[in-house]
Amino acid sequence: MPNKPLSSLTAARYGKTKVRVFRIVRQDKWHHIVEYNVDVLLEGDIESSYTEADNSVVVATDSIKNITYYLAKVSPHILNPEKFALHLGTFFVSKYAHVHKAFVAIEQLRWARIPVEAGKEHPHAFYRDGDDKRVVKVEVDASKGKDKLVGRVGAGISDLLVLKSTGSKFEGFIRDEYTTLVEVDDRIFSTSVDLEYTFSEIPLKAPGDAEKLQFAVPEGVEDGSVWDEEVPERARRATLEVFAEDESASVQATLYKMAQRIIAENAHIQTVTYTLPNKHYIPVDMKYIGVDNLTPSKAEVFTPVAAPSGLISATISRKQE
Ligand SMILES: O=c1[nH]c(=O)c2[nH]c(=O)[nH]c2[nH]1
Repeated sequence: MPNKPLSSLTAARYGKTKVRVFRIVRQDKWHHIVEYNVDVLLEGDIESSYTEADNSVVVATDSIKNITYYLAKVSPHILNPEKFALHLGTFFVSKYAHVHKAFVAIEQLRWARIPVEAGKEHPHAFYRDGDDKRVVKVEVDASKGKDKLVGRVGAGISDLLVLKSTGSKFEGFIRDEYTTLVEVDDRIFSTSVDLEYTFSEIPLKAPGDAEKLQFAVPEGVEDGSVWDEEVPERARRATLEVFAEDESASVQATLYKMAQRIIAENAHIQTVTYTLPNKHYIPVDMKYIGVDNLTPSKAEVFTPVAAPSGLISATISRKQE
C-alpha cells in the first residue's frame, strides 16, 4: 500500500529583507534625500521550489534586491514610500507571470534639513531629527488577474518615544489580593508609539510597457486617501497632540482618543491600530531618610524601568454606513 503523505505545503512566501536604500533627487542645487529599509516578499506558483527542489520558479532574492535598487533609480515615486512600495509591488506581479502577490514593507529613517541663518533650511545638509520611523506595508494582489490589480495599504509610525510629566492618572482598577499598585491622580506617562492605519482597497493600473516599469498614480488627490501626502503628518500630529493634551485616565483611554481623531481626520482610513508600551517610572522611596518622594505631588526622583512594561494595544475601525 502506498504511503499516505503526512504533510503538505500550506503557505509559502519569500524575498529579501532589510534592503538599505539611500536616494538623492537633485533639483538643481536643492537636494531631496530618502533613506529606506525595504522588505519585499513574493507569493505565487512557487510551491515546487519547496516540495521538488525546483528552482526554475525562483526569482533569486538577489535579483529582488537588484530590482529594488533599479526602481529606486528609475521610479518617479521614490520620495514617497507609499507610492514607491506600490510601484515596486506592481512591478513584481506584472513582470513575473507566476507571481500573484507582492508584499512590500518600507521603514523610512528621518532626515531633516539643517536650519541655517535665521531658520532657513540648508539645500543639501541634513540631520537625524528623531529615532521614529515612518512605516508602510503594501500588498499588491494580482490573484484576480494581471489587469485587475488590487492594492492594500497600511502605513504608520514606529518607535516614536514620548513622555509627559503630569496630566496622567490611573485609578479605579480592580483591587484584590494580588494588587500592590497604589492609585495615583498624577504620574509620568511615557510610551514608544507604534501606529498602523489601513486604507480601503485601491484598484491599480497594470503597467503597459515592455519593461513593466510604468506605474501611474491616479490624477487628483482625495483627502485622507493613500495618495494624500498629508496623511502621515496629520496622523503624527494627532498622535502627539492628543498625547500631550489629554488628561489621561489610562493608556487605554488616551489610545482610543488618538485613534478616533485619526479616523475623523482622514476619510479613507478604515482602521487604526496602536501598540503602546507603558514605560514605567517608579518614584524612589526616600522614607528611610525622612524625605517624602512618594506623594504624587512630591515625587521628583524616579527610576526609569526598562522592563517589564505594560503593553496596551487596540484597533479602532471606521463604522460602515
Ligand atoms: O494606563 C494604565 N493601564 C493599565 O492597564 C495599567 N496597569 C498598570 O499596572 N498600570 C496601568 N496603567
